[in-house]
Amino acid sequence: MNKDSIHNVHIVDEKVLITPAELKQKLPLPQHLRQRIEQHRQDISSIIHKKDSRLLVVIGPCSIHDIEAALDYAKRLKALSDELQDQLYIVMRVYFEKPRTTVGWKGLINDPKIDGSFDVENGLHIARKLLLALVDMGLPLATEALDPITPQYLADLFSWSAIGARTTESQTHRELASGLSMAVGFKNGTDGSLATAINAMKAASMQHSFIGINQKGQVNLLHTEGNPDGHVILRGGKTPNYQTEFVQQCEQALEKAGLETAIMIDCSHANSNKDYRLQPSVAENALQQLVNGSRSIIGLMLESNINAGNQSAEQPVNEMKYGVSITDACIDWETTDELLRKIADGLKNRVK
Ligand SMILES: O=C[C@H](O)[C@H](O)COP(=O)(O)O
Ligand SMILES: C=C(OP(=O)(O)O)C(=O)O
Repeated sequence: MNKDSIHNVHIVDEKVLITPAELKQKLPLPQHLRQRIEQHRQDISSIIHKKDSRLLVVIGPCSIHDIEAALDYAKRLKALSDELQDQLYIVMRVYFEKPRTTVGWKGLINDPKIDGSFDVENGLHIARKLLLALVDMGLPLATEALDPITPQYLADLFSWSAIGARTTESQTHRELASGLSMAVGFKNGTDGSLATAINAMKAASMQHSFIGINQKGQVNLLHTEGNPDGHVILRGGKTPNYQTEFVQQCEQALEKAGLETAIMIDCSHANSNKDYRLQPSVAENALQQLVNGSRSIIGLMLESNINAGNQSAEQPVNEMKYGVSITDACIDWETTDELLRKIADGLKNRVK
């Protein structure tokens, strides 16, 4: 690395990583799974555009840190999803990248060993291997698109993405969303700003030209055509915004902007005041809105894990409790199972 008084002043080290093409050669997507992902993406697009009346449910751990627990969770979710498929279209949260308010563990790709060793190359391998196993189980997968480069390594395996509350206003993320090959939900800003999400959805639906990388890892100029499958995710701000008045406000703002009136309610984050025990009551409120005839709510997001709550990421991995989040607190599997059954059941009474 060239380091002198004007170059790389604050860079300590650099390392060349495997290219996206090389990683995909090692861990390829088999043809039959490719068709499955195409189908999942189409199904989600149909829900967003109201051609499929099922409720999209993006659910799973706040972040993935333990592969065995992720597979265990996925097995349970897949069985439940098969049972409830007439009412719910369940997509598993497989979040590998965490945006932090200040600092903290940034996710499995950045630091797979959770010990500050930052073995990103290994993180990319572990992530891709897990995604392949999960797609093979038959689950559609969701993530937050945070780093603008990692989608080249992994995006072929996802069927839905979010742009998070901390990045919805960022041009880089709007450009990225305009080129992603799947539906993208835009969270409102952390301050509750709805305009941030609506502007993002509008911007991402349009063409962009920006710098990125290609499969060979070369720096490229990318031209995108815009993403037609955007939607807003209400996640609360200073106060929650899942209630009818906010949903209707959002619906009107989307209509005014000439955008699809597609809204997902995030039952976690500021909508639950970051108290995981409140997630079910937010989901039940959204269910009531649906039963009363809301057509703009197309989905729910829930943070769920095998066991409830969360634990510190700053402890030895072998002392961590199994199936407990090391980022945001989650509802446990029993609560998840009961809640999803209740929602599916409640949707049978929906005014058609
Ligand atoms: O969903 C996860 C968190 O809310 C987000 O990554 C911010 O986390 P932090 O406030 O603990 O940094
Ligand atoms: C970070 C997340 O949410 P938000 O961007 O709403 O804080 C998340 O869903 O993991």
